[in-house]
Amino acid sequence: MTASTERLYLFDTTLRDGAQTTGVDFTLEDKVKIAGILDDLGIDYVEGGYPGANATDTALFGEDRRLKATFTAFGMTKRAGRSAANDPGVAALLDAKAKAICFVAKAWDYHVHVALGCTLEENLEGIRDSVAAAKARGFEVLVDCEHFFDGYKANPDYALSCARNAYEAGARWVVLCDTNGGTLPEEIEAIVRTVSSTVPGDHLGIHAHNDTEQAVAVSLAAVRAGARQIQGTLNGLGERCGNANLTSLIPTLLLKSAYADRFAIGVTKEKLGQLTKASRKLDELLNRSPNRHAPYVGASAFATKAGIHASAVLKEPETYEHVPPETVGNRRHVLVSEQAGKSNIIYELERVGLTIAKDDPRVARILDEVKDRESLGYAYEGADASFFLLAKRVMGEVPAFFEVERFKVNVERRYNAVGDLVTFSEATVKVKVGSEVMISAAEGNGPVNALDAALRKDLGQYQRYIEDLELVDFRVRILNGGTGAVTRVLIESKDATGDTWTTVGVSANIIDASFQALTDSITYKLVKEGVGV
Ligand SMILES: CC(=O)SCCNC(=O)CCNC(=O)[C@H](O)C(C)(C)COP(=O)(O)OP(=O)(O)OC[C@H]1O[C@@H](n2cnc3c(N)ncnc32)[C@H](O)[C@@H]1OP(=O)(O)O
Ligand SMILES: CC(=O)C(=O)O
Repeated sequence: MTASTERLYLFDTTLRDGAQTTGVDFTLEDKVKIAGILDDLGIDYVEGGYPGANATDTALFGEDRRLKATFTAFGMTKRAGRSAANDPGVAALLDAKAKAICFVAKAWDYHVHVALGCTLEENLEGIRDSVAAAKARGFEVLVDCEHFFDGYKANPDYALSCARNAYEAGARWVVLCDTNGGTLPEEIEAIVRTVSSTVPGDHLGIHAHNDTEQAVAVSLAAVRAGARQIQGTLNGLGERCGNANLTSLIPTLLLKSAYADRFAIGVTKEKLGQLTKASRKLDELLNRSPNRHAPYVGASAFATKAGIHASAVLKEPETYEHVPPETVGNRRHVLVSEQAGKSNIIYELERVGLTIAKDDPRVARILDEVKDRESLGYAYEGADASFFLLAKRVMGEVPAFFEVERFKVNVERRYNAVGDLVTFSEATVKVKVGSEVMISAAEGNGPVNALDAALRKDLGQYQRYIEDLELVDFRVRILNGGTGAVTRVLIESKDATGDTWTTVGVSANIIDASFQALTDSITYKLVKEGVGV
């Protein structure tokens, strides 16, 4: 932090509001791992969950998690008609092994009447007493003023008195929440500016939901108006459409001079280089596919498909990149497709280790071959290994390792020995390797699995090179509707080195399309092993 920069604090609620995302269910182990990832990145506050609400969160706060970040427990303010000391919800919070407590408090008079069913003064008393009780036990206290902006628009005096009561009772942070996510950045900026004359900006936070897809913009608007804490989540998880996405906010705050020159955050530029990894790790733990189009960290965030763009990127990457991909731990992709020009081909060939001059006639032949095959339904932008083989074949550099002279796949539904009706799949393959001819048969849990097993059962002299080959993903896309449709199959393979590669096959027949992708996968593996080169 330099003399001219102000500290801006990041508060992560992936483990609390993120747990309110449809389809997200963290285990205790997930929560501990994710807290570690956030801590390592340099996030200031990690909100772990709601002790007392469920067994996972109670267990999470049952032990000291030893984070550098301020580990924070979340829960509601005391109920009306009882003291904080006699409120079981507040008691669970006070017992949490955490450094801070974040209370959620109603700030919209309508909610106080409808959801709480108590008086406006009782709600204020709830805020004051809950904050005081947590302060007295030595916690840093935050108050999330739920529905603050809607509340402010309906009854500014009451919304402000909630914020003031929280602050005057000793809350370190009064967090203004756009709970329903419908407030626009310009409204947020104006309201936060007004509130900052009641609660100083360096005690104000923003918690924005993404219902108009502006949670990041809303958070930045609040910062411009004086707020100095941003709440958000990794990958924008959160109730309904999610929360402000810290995976987008962090690089913006560190790389865009309007913020980077004015503010310092806990995440360093060095740690920023791990952001893509952190984002992918979260998806992996949740078993979700990463959003390819996520700003900064998505696989397509620095992908160039159009030929005209690729040509410029090859000259100077900055022509089509707003920041260097490596700064966030991502990488540049130049895609090969029917939108490509020769520059895309050159770039991709160089990436896979093939150097070729732009005026080499083979480049144009490779491009023509790509475009011809894409018009038949092949797609090379996601099938790097098939593209590599296509290029190598045009260059005359792929040996004819083996030839499948014939294959047969049988699917049969019949009664088994114990009288159950079951579907069997079996395949037979006749392969020629040099002068040797092998016939292999195998059963599988489906026709493609049986074909794969038969194909890889005996490849003669090449068998030892493919022993560690494993198919890890199989995707089918029907290109035109109806039973006469063309089918595209993408197969992802991996080997013992951890390398993965994707191959593609296209045919009106799904087994044939799979066969093409399977044979490309085996051929790629043999080329990768340097066999016959
Ligand atoms: C905007 C947000 O995202 S807030 C975060 C919300 N997160 C969650 O709700 C996730 C975890 N929640 C839970 O597991 C449960 O809701 C619990 C354990 C907290 C409470 O469960 P229950 O006691 O069965 O209550 P239930 O969930 O049905 O209703 C919430 C109660 O809290 C009261 N309440 C809500 N907000 C507050 C508040 N800020 N202060 C005091 N009381 C509140 C409601 O009036 C309601 O009371 P009622 O039961 O007397 O009508
Ligand atoms: C506290 C919270 O999650 C909200 O108001 O959206």
